[in-house]
Amino acid sequence: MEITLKKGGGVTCSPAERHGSAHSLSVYTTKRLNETGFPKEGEARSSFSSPKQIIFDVVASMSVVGKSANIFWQECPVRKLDRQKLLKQKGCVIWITGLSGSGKSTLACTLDRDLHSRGKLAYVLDGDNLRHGLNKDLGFSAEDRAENIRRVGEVAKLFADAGLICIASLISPYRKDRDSCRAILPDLSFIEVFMNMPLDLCEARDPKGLYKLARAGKIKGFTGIDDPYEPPLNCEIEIQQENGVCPSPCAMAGQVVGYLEEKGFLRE
Ligand SMILES: Nc1ncnc2c1ncn2[C@@H]1O[C@H](COP(=O)(O)OS(=O)(=O)O)[C@@H](OP(=O)(O)O)[C@H]1O
Ligand SMILES: Nc1ncnc2c1ncn2[C@@H]1O[C@H](COP(=O)(O)OP(=O)(O)O)[C@@H](O)[C@H]1O
Repeated sequence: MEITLKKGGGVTCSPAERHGSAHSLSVYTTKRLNETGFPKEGEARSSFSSPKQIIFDVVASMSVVGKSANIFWQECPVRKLDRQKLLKQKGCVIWITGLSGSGKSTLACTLDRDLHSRGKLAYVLDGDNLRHGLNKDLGFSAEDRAENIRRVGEVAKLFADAGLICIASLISPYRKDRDSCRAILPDLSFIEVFMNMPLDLCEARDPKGLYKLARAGKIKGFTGIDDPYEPPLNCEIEIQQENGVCPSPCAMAGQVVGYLEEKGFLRE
């Protein structure tokens, strides 16, 4: 383990160390550190021995994350496994991506109802809805969409950790942003569902009249018209037309439920 005390009191250590056993030491307080003395600025150690070890362990449990210095990871006694046992299911994120009008919300709601009727706890995070609150400070530039996806990914991660089947339904047009969400979730618990519907079908549906406005130049940067959509390269589930016909909402939800059953997410 190597830790370095930074100017201003922050401490650097690797993410593995931050999320490792050092966390359990966060019960030690800064007061205790003050009593015993901080290591000197710039001081780095590769191994520690008593009596200073405990001090360095405490310091190692402090992190600099983004703009926050001197923060700790607080472990709680009830774990994800305990919650999953209670709920008789496994927490995961079903990430539905696709063009506006491709059927994301329809699938999310149908799937939610289907799981509910099976006694499974799910919750829908809808892009449009989240932009009414959590993400109301964001627009549709590439940077704002990236921040939108990042925040929803973090919320979805919390829901999955709570043991829920979290259904996130967002255009999420950039592969890199979706992959970043995948990267923060435990292996296999990020299930990417691609609504692979042709643009002309989505545009013909146009339930909100947005494509019409985009074509008329009244909405700038509309996905699929004058803004990019990057389809997934390796998604877990792809929903597409068969012989030019879109599967029914129940059939789309059935495809996802089949996957969840097969992979064991619907049992503890
Ligand atoms: N410029 C532009 N491009 C795409 N979509 C737009 C735009 N402006 C507004 N809307 C409406 O916002 C909904 C998409 O929000 P998301 O949060 O899912 O978008 S993103 O993931 O950040 O790209 C989207 O909802 P859906 O139609 O359900 O996809 C639209 O209702
Ligand atoms: N499988 C389907 N079969 C027929 N119509 C559908 C299907 N899925 C969605 N639709 C219709 O297409 C339109 C767009 O669906 P929606 O779920 O709102 O898309 P998105 O959330 O991707 O914008 C809606 O009018 C919806 O009723």
